[in-house]
Amino acid sequence: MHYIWQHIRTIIDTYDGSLPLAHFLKNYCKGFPQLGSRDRRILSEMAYCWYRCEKGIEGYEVSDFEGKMQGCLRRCGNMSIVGRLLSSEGAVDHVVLENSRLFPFEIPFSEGISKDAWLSSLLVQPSLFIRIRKQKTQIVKLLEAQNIPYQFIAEDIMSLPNGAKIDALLPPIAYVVQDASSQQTAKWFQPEKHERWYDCCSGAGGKSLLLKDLEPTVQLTVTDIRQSILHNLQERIRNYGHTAPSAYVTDVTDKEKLEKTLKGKLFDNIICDAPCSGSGTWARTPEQAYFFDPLSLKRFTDLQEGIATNVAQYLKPGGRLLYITCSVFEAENENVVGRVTTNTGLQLIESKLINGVESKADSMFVAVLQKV
Ligand SMILES: C[S@@+](CC[C@H](N)C(=O)[O-])C[C@H]1O[C@@H](n2cnc3c(N)ncnc32)[C@H](O)[C@@H]1O
Repeated sequence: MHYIWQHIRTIIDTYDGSLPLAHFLKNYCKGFPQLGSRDRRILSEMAYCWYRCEKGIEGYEVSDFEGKMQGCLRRCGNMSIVGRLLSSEGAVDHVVLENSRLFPFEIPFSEGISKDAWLSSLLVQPSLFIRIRKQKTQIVKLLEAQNIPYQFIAEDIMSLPNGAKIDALLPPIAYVVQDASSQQTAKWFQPEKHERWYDCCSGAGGKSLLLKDLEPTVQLTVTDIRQSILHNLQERIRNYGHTAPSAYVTDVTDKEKLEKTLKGKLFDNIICDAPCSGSGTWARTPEQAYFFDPLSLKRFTDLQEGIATNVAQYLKPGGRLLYITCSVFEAENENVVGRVTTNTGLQLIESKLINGVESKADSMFVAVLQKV
């Protein structure tokens, strides 16, 4: 396995966090076609373990790369993937990991999640979650036939082992892959028939599809700054049997462009699932925690405040703005909500941090603001 150690060394030396780790690893492995699927799995496991644990591992010389990597693998590696590497390369029996060193910044957390619990969650790979749309009994049967363990964490939210091979197994129309906490934001949607809704940062449409599944008759408008993602959203929503929403590429921080797009149209509800640090999802993308620059927070909070303030003008009287982030930081959650209420006169009805730590899910924040 000497070549594996050479490759992982190069990967860690060259990766700088500017691309998602998954993309970087895919591109890297393309350059070495001799690496088989097992090699690629091992390299991926090693890289993810490194970015989860490395900063917290104690008692190694900076230059002892292999020792440190072994410590990371022992602390949070999947033994069925990396076990052989450990036994053949010498064992490290007692690995000391100081969680507080994983994220040494003094950034206040939102109410409803503790920094300690969040730090521990970074060491564990999250589960795969699906939202069951239909054919629940059939889905259960198919999983059981393949001995894939599952757990219901709510009536239609199922947790599966990460990497479970469900694509070719389950009928595509019957389920949606969506994180458990993201699914739980639906509690605050409560759509009425034929209402006008606006999803202002729609991305690939996770929330839009959730809304359409709750109430197919809502008239939905979506915007995003990225053209390609809106195209995916429309196709996705159609594939699930709904009418595609009106979709516009718009930078919603730009008031004039927003007005040109919406032309004074008013909405019953606006979903503002704002761009954010993603700190509530870093257990899936530990490289983001590893390379996090606290100065980047200001860029996000300015963006969040600008977006939520601008779109609030398009609410009907009595209409609600659902401000959502996948961040656990107070700066992006309660503090932005506070400034948006001041800027717009909207009233804060309630807010909640959906803590996903226990269920190995993401953590998200939801605030409901109303135009009185
Ligand atoms: C958190 S993601 C949305 C995820 C999506 N709601 C879902 O559930 O799948 C935030 C989205 O905001 C978009 N965005 C970022 N800046 C924007 C801007 N200035 N105007 C409009 N959209 C923006 C990003 O392209 C991204 O798709």
